[in-house]
Amino acid sequence: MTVTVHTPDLSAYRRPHGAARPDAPALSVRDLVLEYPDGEGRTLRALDEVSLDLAAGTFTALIGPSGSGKSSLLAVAAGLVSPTSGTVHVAGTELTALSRAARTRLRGERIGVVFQQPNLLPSLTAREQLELTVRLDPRATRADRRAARDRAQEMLERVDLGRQADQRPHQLSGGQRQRVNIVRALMGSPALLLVDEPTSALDRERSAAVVHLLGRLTREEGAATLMVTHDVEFLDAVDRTLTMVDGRLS
Ligand SMILES: Nc1ncnc2c1ncn2[C@@H]1O[C@H](COP(=O)(O)OP(=O)(O)OP(=O)(O)O)[C@@H](O)[C@H]1O
Repeated sequence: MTVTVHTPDLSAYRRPHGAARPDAPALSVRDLVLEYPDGEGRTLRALDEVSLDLAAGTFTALIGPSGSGKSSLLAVAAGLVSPTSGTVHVAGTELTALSRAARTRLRGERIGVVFQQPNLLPSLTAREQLELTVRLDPRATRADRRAARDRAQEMLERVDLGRQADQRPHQLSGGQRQRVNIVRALMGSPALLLVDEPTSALDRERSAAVVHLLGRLTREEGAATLMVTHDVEFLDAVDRTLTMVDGRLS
């Protein structure tokens, strides 16, 4: 099996938000269209003229029926899927104008992604999961590694996992694993945090805790967080709720 690890520019650790334009929204989407072939010679429009701005330090929920386009919007905003037309800017940089390699670099520097299931590596401790990107970067100096270790410990303490820093995923509960997953995505101080169904594997109490934690970290870190969710009961924790129906936002 081949494992490809994309290492970000270490400047993301040394100077958070780097050369980002301070006045630019963390995410700016304009007239986004994403079409897929439907297998019968026609096209299916997953995103239909979507426009959206997210400001730094705000927490936004994205809800809507199954198949309405929520994951598609997250994938395009993360630079994982190229739209049919329209533009995406992340912290002032036009993601949709970049080469694939430059898009991957921008993702490493400015975007954090949290998937449904915490995809943690079984053999690494909680702190090592957070340090991994820097540890794997051949350009990292000893000072970079030390800074990453300090930030990893600090981030774990901020989510009440300071005492679990040396534990491996199988020694953690589902809620603790999801907290490690979230702070790992914030390690490089991203401008934009994209979160896909973070509570799907958790019970009600732990789901509420994870959503409120995301709200707190969003404000503390100054990231813009966009969270796809089915859990409408926790929407009191977000600043804004967007609804997607048939590829359109309302
Ligand atoms: N790779 C693909 N190829 C073809 N069609 C796709 C592809 N990915 C998604 N679609 C279609 O695009 C539409 C939007 O899908 P998307 O996964 O974005 O919806 P969603 O709102 O996230 O759904 P869910 O809540 O069920 O996860 C759906 O009709 C889906 O079938």
